[in-house]
Amino acid sequence: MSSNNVVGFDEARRVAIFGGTHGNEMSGVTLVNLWLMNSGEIQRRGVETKAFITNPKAVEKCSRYVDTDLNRAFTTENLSCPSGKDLPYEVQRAQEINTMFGPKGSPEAYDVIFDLHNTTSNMGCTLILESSKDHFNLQLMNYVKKAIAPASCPVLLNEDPCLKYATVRSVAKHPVGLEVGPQPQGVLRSNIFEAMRIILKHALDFIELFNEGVEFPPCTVDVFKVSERMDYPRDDNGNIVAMVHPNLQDCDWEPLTPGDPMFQTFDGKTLPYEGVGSVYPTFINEAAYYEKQQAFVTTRRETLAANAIRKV
Ligand SMILES: CC(=O)N[C@@H](CC(=O)O)C(=O)O
Ligand SMILES: [Zn+2]
Repeated sequence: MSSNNVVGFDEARRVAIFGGTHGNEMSGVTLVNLWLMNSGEIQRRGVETKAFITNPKAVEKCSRYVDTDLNRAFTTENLSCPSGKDLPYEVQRAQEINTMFGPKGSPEAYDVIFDLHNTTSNMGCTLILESSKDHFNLQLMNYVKKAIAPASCPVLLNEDPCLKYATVRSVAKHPVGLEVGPQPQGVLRSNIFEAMRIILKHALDFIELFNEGVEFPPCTVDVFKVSERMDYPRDDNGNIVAMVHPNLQDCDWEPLTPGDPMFQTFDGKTLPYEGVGSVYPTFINEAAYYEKQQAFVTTRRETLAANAIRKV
């Protein structure tokens, strides 16, 4: 009856799991290295899953990147410019990855790419969605959320063209970011490692079921949509003059209402949030974002509707 509204997708036969996009985010680096040695855990009937270290030089140095952030490098300019040894390492790497797993935006591209990240902020397990119109990914994320309940797994929607960036995973037809924290850079924490592993297990189970022909009924997915990047307060020389306020630190996904403490200056003054309406901050005090002039991002809650899906 409702089958008129079922959206058909091709089988997701080619799937990749990326780790080491940032070389100091150890859960993804370690899981992918494990799966490169023994891929039994990530294989499913009717799916070919490839584990892959995207930035081996950064992993070697245990740094976020060597020349430039690989997870910002997948722009059309970078991917189409003439290749050469004089290009920044990550731009060369982006071109190689685009050839292996893309080309980005083409029918030959991989079906699904999971890209594994860690954050120093207290975000828990977060799935990152790049398009509210990707009904395959909405269904996948709904499945994962249900599968891990009562544990929670918020979905961060990053689709505003002014705020989004050219990610490694954007090479795939269905890009899925997985961000798990808190975990310091260069450190492995068992709870974070296991949480990431379990999310991937369920996501791969979903793909297996989908490829077997299971129809997933319409559903809704609550998401947190990125709305604004918040910088630290700075002096005229650009130096930071305040820290994340203790009341905000570690309170990712909790409402921040006008008047609530946001920053604390070095001489102890509280600077309140002065925006309009409640927002849900996340990536609070992420170490890698100091260089990006970002103390946290604000998000707003939305409920997205996903159509029924089935393989064609
Ligand atoms: C802490 C960190 O690296 N976060 C990721 C988020 C993402 O994958 O979209 C990044 O900024 O690239
Ligand atoms: Zn990262």
